[in-house]
Amino acid sequence: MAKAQIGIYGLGTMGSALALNIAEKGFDVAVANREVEWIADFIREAGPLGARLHPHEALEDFVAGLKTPRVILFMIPSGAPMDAMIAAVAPLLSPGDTIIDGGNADFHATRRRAEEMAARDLHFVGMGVSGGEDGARHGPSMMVGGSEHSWRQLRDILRAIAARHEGDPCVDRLGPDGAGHFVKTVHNGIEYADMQIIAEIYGLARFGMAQPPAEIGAMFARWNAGPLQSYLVEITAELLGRTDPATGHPVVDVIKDAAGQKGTGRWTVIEAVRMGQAANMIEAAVGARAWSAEKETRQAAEARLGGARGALDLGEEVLADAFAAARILGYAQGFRILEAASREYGWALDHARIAEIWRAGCIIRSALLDDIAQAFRGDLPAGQLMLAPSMAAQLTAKTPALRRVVCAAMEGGHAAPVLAAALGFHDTMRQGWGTANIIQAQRDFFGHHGFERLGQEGKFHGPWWD
Ligand SMILES: NC(=O)C1=CN([C@@H]2O[C@H](COP(=O)(O)OP(=O)(O)OC[C@H]3O[C@@H](n4cnc5c(N)ncnc54)[C@H](OP(=O)(O)O)[C@@H]3O)[C@@H](O)[C@H]2O)C=CC1
Ligand SMILES: O=C(CO)[C@H](O)[C@H](O)COP(=O)(O)O
Repeated sequence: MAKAQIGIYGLGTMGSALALNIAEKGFDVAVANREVEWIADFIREAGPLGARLHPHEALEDFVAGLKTPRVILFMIPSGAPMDAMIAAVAPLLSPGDTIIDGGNADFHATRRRAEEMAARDLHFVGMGVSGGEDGARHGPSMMVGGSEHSWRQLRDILRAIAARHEGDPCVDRLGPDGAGHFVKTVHNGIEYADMQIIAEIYGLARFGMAQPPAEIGAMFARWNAGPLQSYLVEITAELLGRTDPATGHPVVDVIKDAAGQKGTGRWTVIEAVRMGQAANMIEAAVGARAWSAEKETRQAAEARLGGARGALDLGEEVLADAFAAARILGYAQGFRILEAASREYGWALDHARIAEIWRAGCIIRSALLDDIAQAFRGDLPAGQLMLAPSMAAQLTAKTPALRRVVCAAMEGGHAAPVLAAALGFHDTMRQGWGTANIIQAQRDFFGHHGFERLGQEGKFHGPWWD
């Protein structure tokens, strides 16, 4: 039997879709799964593609079925399962072989695993994969972190299966060890903020402007036909128009308003804070999901504190402009975190390339990402996305709408934590003279911490210490 160019372990939602995608592009794929009964079903359901899929039940046979140097992609839950599988497979491998973790993993674990594998002359790649099941099957966006050696082994397969933006495959090696998983983590942080902004705009239209779900869906569909185009806007337009077959109600009205989260949004915030950054929009989006999960508490608070929401006089254009401004600010926060990590870990991340490989295939794909990629390739004052001429022009034009929407929402008692955070970030960062002089004076007053004086070198204390 021909040896396979790649092995995929983990035939769940993502692993099976990737295996089919790779087989369809003409590569031979060895496949294995923890529950071995599922493997035969998978091959049967693959139809003609089954000819390129080589099933194995024993890990030893799976490894032996691969061309050397070997490449094995694991699509399994991150954490302990990944460590257990590395421990099981590493003794079967030879120097130069590459293990890939294609799941959503904590990049610290990826860095540790890469170091442990390097000590055994093995290579470990942390690869962020975005696009959900459909993306994995027909063209995901992939963010690779690992050695040049692994990239040379992998790139032909990954370029063949990736989504394409005007012919450019949405995959690249972004740096060593944890770089790919970190970029995927921040991708998901931006995803959280983007999703919450859309949910907040839905809330304002629904509860402040009395619009039924289908009408709001139609608004998002109109937005998706113009510069606000994005996958998340597109799917929101579609899901708002759907009816629940069991009740005849709009399907969104039968879905409990309690959001799940698996950790990547939280990791983004934790890493941002650890590096002295503040991603307040992403933090607000993570927090909004956490608060949403406290349904009973919210119901008790509504009974005790009142849940009235006032009518809003906001037109579609104002909402659209507020969305445009907030979305730019969310991306700006994401790229600030990427820049901080790039400096801290010496990754030399190429922000333009990251924006480019997010233009198709991934969950946050949008027309805006093409503008962002161009902005990073052009003049970027102070290295800040929000100051790039094209972004600054949009913010100048559209932030008044964001301000109007946030003020109206606050006045009317509507919750819009991410839109409000976007405005707070914008207004803080555009003020050359802020209020931290008061913080410094307070710190010196109570703790003798000292402060800098304008135009003078050194550390000073206030007259309260004379
Ligand atoms: N679903 C999505 O949209 C996306 C998911 N991801 C990431 O991809 C990875 C896989 O996700 P997904 O395919 O959705 O998950 P699924 O739950 O569909 O599949 C999980 C797979 O992992 C295997 N598995 C579970 N536990 C273990 C274990 N302890 N040891 C070995 N194998 C195990 C399962 O085997 P078995 O059949 O035996 O249970 C199955 O093959 C995750 O890290 C996820 O975060 C990344 C991007 C998008
Ligand atoms: O990585 C993904 C999309 O990009 C996964 O769908 C992930 O599960 C999304 O995060 P969460 O489950 O926390 O919403």
